[in-house]
Amino acid sequence: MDLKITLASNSPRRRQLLGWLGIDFVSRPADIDESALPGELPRPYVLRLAESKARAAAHNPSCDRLVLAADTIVADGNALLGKPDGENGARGMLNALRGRTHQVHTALALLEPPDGRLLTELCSTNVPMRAYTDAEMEAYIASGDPLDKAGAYAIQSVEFHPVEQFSGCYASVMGLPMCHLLRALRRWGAAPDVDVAQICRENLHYHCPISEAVLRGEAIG
Ligand SMILES: Cc1cn([C@H]2C[C@H](O)[C@@H](COP(=O)(O)OP(=O)(O)OP(=O)(O)O)O2)c(=O)[nH]c1=O
Repeated sequence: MDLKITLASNSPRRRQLLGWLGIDFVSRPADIDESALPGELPRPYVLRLAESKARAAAHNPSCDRLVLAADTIVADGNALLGKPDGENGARGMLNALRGRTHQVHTALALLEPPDGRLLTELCSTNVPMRAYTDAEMEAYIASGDPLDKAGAYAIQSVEFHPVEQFSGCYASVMGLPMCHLLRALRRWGAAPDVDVAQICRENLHYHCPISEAVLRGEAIG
């Protein structure tokens, strides 16, 4: 199958990660209401949003490719931490997450337009945050980087480097779990033949235990 994807996303990180997989794609951001339903838990929330983004993009009459959408949320217990609503919001989130482990959930949805076959994937990752100082936190907030990131931080921020002793899926925290995407594409019969462990090492400078386990033929969660 000749794989061509419409990426229903405005996220530069998702475009970058999909590009590393060598997949032919066009970007068509989907504008949806991202409010949580009353009492909605993190995993159902991201799955619902990824599917909604995919459906919104697939209903565009010009969409004739397989649609990929994703959603990422930072979860502190059952509390959902999306993008902060300004500097004070970012300060509150970074204070709450400092020196503790929380979870990041990323859901993927693959949809045949406009309402065909749907596949979803969910990747949940523990993220241990280092005990950054107030001064480091304020400098990071002043950089503006937190504002378009769930939980007000970027694991990939070299200067702030908020995460330490991490052993989960780095790409998932950045917005697109590559092993999970490949698993879904394999079920679709359309996965490119790529070495995700090598992609993580070369581009993220991360020796990913998950992608290395996949290479050994072990299942992912
Ligand atoms: C936790 C974390 C999130 N993020 C980003 C990934 C996502 O872009 C963003 C979470 O917001 P999302 O709503 O998942 O995505 P988005 O609005 O950026 O893009 P779109 O809906 O158009 O696909 O936070 C990082 O880049 N690094 C991190 O460490």
